[in-house]
Amino acid sequence: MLTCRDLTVGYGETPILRDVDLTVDRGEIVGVIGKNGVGKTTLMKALVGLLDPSAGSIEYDGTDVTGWSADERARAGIGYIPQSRDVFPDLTVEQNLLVGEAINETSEELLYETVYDYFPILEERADQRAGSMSGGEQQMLAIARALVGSPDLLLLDEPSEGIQPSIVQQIQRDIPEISDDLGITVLFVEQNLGVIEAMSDRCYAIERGTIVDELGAGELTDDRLADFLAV
Ligand SMILES: Nc1ncnc2c1ncn2[C@@H]1O[C@H](COP(=O)(O)OP(=O)(O)OP(=O)(O)O)[C@@H](O)[C@H]1O
Repeated sequence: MLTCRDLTVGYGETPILRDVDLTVDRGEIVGVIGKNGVGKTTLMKALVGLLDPSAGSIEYDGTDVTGWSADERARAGIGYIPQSRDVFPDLTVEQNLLVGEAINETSEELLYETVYDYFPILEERADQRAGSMSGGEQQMLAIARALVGSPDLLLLDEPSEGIQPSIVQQIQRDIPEISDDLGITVLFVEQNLGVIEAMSDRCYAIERGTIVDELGAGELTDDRLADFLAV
């Protein structure tokens, strides 16, 4: 469903990611592990169209989307939940969801009832200003806002960062269930070993801007994963 070949991308003249090759098959949940500053967010931004690669290609659902804008990719079914979550703080929960739904041109399947089933707290707080919710609640809203856009591929940047453990547990349970129920493919970057073990079918490891390893389901253990976070 997603294939990156020889992707090189950075800021200005400085490449941050070099020659990244990565694939995600339809229906998979694939993790990317790497310590602070290795280029995880840079990878996400390149995939969603917020950064132009200086070399390499990105293929999505059989089409080369390397030159496509972020808006075109979103409309083609790539949903993105940035590390900063970026909910609109002055809008209510429901208004945030309406903004997410505006991207959904193709389907009526995923409306509020579906996301409220997964995240009942959002229904309870439908009229609350998003900016007054906790980090974890905002993360649930950011996920829900992406889901009402009816994505085929969901890109998640460090979903557990800065979130209370109970909500991390909920998110790591919900994402695989949502992926299964709604047929959504997921690529996420993380540093939290428990989240990677709980959510991933397999996992790539990045060091200094390059993919250095790929771990299959049976290899997703603390011992193996912790090597890639070692200082
Ligand atoms: N806008 C920018 N301009 C220049 N350099 C940047 C910019 N954003 C990030 N960088 C640099 O690119 C490198 C990779 O950053 P990136 O945010 O992709 O890492 P990361 O793996 O997501 O880190 P973290 O886990 O801390 O979020 C870092 O050295 C960072 O300083």
